[in-house]
Amino acid sequence: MSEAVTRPATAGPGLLASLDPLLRTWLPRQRWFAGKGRPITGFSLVAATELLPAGGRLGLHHLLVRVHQPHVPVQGAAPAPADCYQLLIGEREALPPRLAPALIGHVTEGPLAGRTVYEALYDPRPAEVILEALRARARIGGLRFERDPRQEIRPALVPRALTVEQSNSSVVYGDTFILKLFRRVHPGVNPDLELPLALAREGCSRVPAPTAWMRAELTGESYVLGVLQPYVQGAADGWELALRALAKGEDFGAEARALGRATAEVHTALARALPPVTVGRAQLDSMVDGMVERLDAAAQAVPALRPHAPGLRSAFRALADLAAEGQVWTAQRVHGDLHLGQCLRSPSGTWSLIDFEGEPARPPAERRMPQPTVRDVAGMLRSFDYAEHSVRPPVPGWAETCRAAYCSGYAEVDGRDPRTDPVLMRAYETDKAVYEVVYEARHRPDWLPVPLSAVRRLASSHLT
Ligand SMILES: Nc1ncnc2c1ncn2[C@@H]1O[C@H](COP(=O)(O)OP(=O)(O)O)[C@@H](O)[C@H]1O
Ligand SMILES: O=P(O)(O)O[C@H]1O[C@H](CO)[C@@H](O[C@H]2O[C@H](CO)[C@@H](O)[C@H](O)[C@H]2O)[C@H](O)[C@H]1O
Repeated sequence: MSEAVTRPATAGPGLLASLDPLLRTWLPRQRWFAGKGRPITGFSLVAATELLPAGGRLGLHHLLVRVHQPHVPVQGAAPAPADCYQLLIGEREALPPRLAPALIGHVTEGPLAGRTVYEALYDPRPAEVILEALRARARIGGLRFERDPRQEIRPALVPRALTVEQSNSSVVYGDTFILKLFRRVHPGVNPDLELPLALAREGCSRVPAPTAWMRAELTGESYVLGVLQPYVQGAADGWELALRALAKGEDFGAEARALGRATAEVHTALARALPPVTVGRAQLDSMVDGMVERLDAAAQAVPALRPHAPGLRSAFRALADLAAEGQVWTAQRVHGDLHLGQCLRSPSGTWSLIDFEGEPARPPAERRMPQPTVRDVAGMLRSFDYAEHSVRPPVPGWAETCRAAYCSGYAEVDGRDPRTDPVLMRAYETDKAVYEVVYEARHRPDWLPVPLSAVRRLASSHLT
């Protein structure tokens, strides 16, 4: 076992000031930047750590930066603190052509004047520096690189940055490991490390077990910055596979059933690791209030949602009515943002679930609250619907077959079919579709018609 490496941090005074004008243009263009559409009014430094010396052939700076923007007012809520982002900034005299897409800009003032700065994760050397630090369990300034001592990390694994659409940024090392660096970071427990660790302790093999992780230990606050986990080689995600099946006019029922089984296995293991709670009227009422508030905020933000709001509200009211009649439910820790893209199928046909961070737009504390497992089920049902509606011509009935097969698979493991609670299911599907409307309006406006078609259906579906 290697000795921990300790090196002091550089405070980086002036560093952020010199990057300021460049970050104002570059940040809003990044997919992971959550503050799109709002002007940036300033930056403040949370921490700066020099990972490779400044001014050398290649300098490397790890930064945690608060980005100040006007608040989106949320009724009744105190203004949230400015978002904190993790940046890995490389600096060179000039960028080689292969790194051109990673360019942030040319610095004209301050300690890095004359240098070219860029997104360092796309450069193999900085990516190696991070992996080496995890292997060595290094402590550099406030950064802590930690790992499961039972898992080995071989040296000299060749890094390549992932170029898929994602909310964070990932690097694959030698097709053996994948490191996800979180972009918008919050102090406290990160469920994307917490839950996979808990599942690994339960012996649940449906979720890759974290091999190593990176944290920042700052005055009184700890941030999870990244997680390294085994890479599922040759895997395809459920979204790709569903679209492929749709393109060929193929049924996806057998895969949907297997996914239902995998989801139930993960839920069962989570319930063993972190005890479920009973949800009575008071808690249910507050959950329903949350759904109604999210709907109201969404209708404010996306005018196309407004005509459907009364019908959608009725889905939430129906759930509150059941609670008022004395019905209780069970809640537990769940995935929180389950969809086809979070399911990986290995070449041998085994499904794994990834990305337990929860919905990126929700406050961190809310993401860790126990929820009825139907929450994840509803996410997957929405995903089958998304797939059907994203191909031309649509294949009527394709999603319905998948939805039924998924619930049957779930029931085979759990013993309870999620369809036996239609009021709960409709409320959670509605909540998810509302989230998706906001997500698409912000990130992919061309996709807005997909959740809006579900909204129309859910708003007018009357239970018998
Ligand atoms: N363990 C893994 N093995 C193989 N590929 C993975 C693994 N974990 C993630 N990926 C790939 O990385 C992508 C992004 O991962 P994800 O955890 O969803 O990141 P984000 O939170 O940024 O959306 C996934 O869609 C998948 O293609
Ligand atoms: O980035 P994440 O994977 O954490 O999740 C966010 O982005 C997803 C899109 O990439 C978004 O999912 C929505 O679109 C999917 C198709 O691209 C579809 O399968 C999902 O059902 C639908 O919700 C997800 O909501 C968002 O949180």
